[in-house]
Amino acid sequence: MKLAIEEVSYSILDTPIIEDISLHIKTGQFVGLIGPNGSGKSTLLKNASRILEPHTGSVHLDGRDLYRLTQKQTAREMAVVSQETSLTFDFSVQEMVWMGRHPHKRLFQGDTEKDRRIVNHALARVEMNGFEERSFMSLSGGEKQRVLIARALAQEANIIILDEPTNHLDIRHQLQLLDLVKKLDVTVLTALHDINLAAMYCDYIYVIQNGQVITSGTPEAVLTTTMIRNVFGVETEIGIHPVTEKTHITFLAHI
Ligand SMILES: Nc1ncnc2c1ncn2[C@@H]1O[C@H](COP(=O)(O)OP(=O)(O)OP(=O)(O)O)[C@@H](O)[C@H]1O
Repeated sequence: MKLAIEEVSYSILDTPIIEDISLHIKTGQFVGLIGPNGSGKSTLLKNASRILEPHTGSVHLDGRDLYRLTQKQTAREMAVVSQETSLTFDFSVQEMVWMGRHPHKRLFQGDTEKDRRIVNHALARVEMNGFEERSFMSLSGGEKQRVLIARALAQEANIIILDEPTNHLDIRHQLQLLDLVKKLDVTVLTALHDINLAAMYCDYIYVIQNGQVITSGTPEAVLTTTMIRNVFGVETEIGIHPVTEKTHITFLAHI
């Protein structure tokens, strides 16, 4: 599934938050957004996933205008894992993941054996089976994050949009989650703070600063000492890791 974001801008109270951003994401690509705090990554992801409607510009899914699809059509195609899951009522872990099946159901259609299998499999893939009856709100931040990923898996969407999916996760679960998402063979757009993880997993990276894309390309092309100094104000040493053969960044603390 292809995602085309064309010249999208979004303002809050006349203050531009993102300006003229264009992203072109090919089917099956794993694309990362990196940039400092407040640069506009979450706002862009919300514009790309129908949480906030862009003030100008357009978002197309395989050539179809996102805003002309029904909510249900969108949910069959696109899953969103965001940090802000505000719930009015508490739900059990199982209920949270079942929600991922709703876009696939007709009105009043009951749950099927297939739904049950998909939900159980999704929970197992994020190692949250055994937590089915627990209240979602009682989970730790990392456990919540894994349940939200399970819900996205149960949704069986062709594109997944993630906002800082590794937040709250310990290192094993960070790697497990990104491995899992990478292996799904779907199109992925994700904001990531950890630039080394972005280098390991992304096919393509967009760097956002002050609400604009300032550069984009493969991790090897984009992740340079000059870019990181200019955008993040941090000195680095960058090389190719001998084992992973991926770009590896060593951050040089001011000590
Ligand atoms: N509702 C709002 N009212 C006012 N300003 C807002 C609002 N929502 C976001 N902003 C501002 O928009 C800018 C971009 O925020 P956004 O959350 O998109 O950045 P981000 O790159 O995702 O940041 P972070 O890395 O810290 O998560 C920030 O300066 C933020 O304070």
